[in-house]
Amino acid sequence: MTAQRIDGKAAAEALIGRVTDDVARLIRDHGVQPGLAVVLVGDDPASTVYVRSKIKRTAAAGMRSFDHRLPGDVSEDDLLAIIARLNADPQVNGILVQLPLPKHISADRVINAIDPGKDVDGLHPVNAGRLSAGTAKLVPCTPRGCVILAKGVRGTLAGLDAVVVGRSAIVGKPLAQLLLAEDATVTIAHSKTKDLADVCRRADLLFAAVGRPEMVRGDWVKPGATVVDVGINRLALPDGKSRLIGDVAYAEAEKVAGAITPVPGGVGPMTIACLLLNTLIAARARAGLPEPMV
Ligand SMILES: Nc1nc(=O)c2c([nH]1)NC[C@@H]1CN(c3ccc(C(=O)N[C@@H](CCC(=O)O)C(=O)O)cc3)C=[N+]21
Repeated sequence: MTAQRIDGKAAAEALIGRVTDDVARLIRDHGVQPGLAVVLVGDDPASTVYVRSKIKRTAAAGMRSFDHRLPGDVSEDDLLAIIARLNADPQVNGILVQLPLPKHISADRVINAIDPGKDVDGLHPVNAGRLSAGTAKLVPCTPRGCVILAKGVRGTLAGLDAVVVGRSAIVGKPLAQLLLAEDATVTIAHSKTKDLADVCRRADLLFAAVGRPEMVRGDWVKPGATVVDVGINRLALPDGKSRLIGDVAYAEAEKVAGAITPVPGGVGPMTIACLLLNTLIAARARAGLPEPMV
């Protein structure tokens, strides 16, 4: 038996469709057009591609898009000054600073400078704290996308054994919090975890977010498990082109899993859809309106 291939692209299109409808209602009934500012420092080719795609999607959903491209040697003070302007701009509801930042800039200081109400990445300590308190509005986009995909397959996650491999602030930790809020039994595993393969084999829901190509092998997967691959590793090919591969050895895992996300076409598209959702949530909150019913 071959696992169901989870279509993240289709799920993202569906979510973006619902967000787009709600944006149109917001403009029509309240005269509010959500706006997203994306800040890119430097000219890393992969980051440039993602940022371009985010800007295109934002506009297609009926939102305003503000594009700030800064040279790789911009000073931290200049970047902080731009954040301060975006914080004060009423047309800007969401601010995303593309990570990673160059070494001479403290990502911590930059994230701390973003108005928590505009922090559509959900990385500000206030939003991270709210997530752990169970009162979050803006939660990190990739984890939110992972949970939506898992619920799409399983319906409820209550009582399921979830294993998250990876403990980053942007994926692993917030993902564990979201799964806990769904009443899953959550384990966070990482590079120092003993008997990692055995831990993974206990998972009804296995999330791989380590950034190591094909680290999770087929025999780490419990038969019938739902596998969500967060890894996006760009592998250079001899012909100068590149190929994206995940953190899961897909060809092996699909023989064992019940359902599995591909790379590309899995979690990646959901990340962008959730960014638009967060921008909508921020704009509605700013206007004193309840959360969208998307
Ligand atoms: N502050 C911040 N927030 C982020 O959310 C953030 C970031 N920084 N830095 C970089 C990573 C990466 N990221 C992706 C989003 C979508 C795809 C995506 O749509 N990928 C497509 C393929 C795209 C391709 O072919 O290159 C897919 O998986 O199907 C990938 C990667 C967001 N990130």
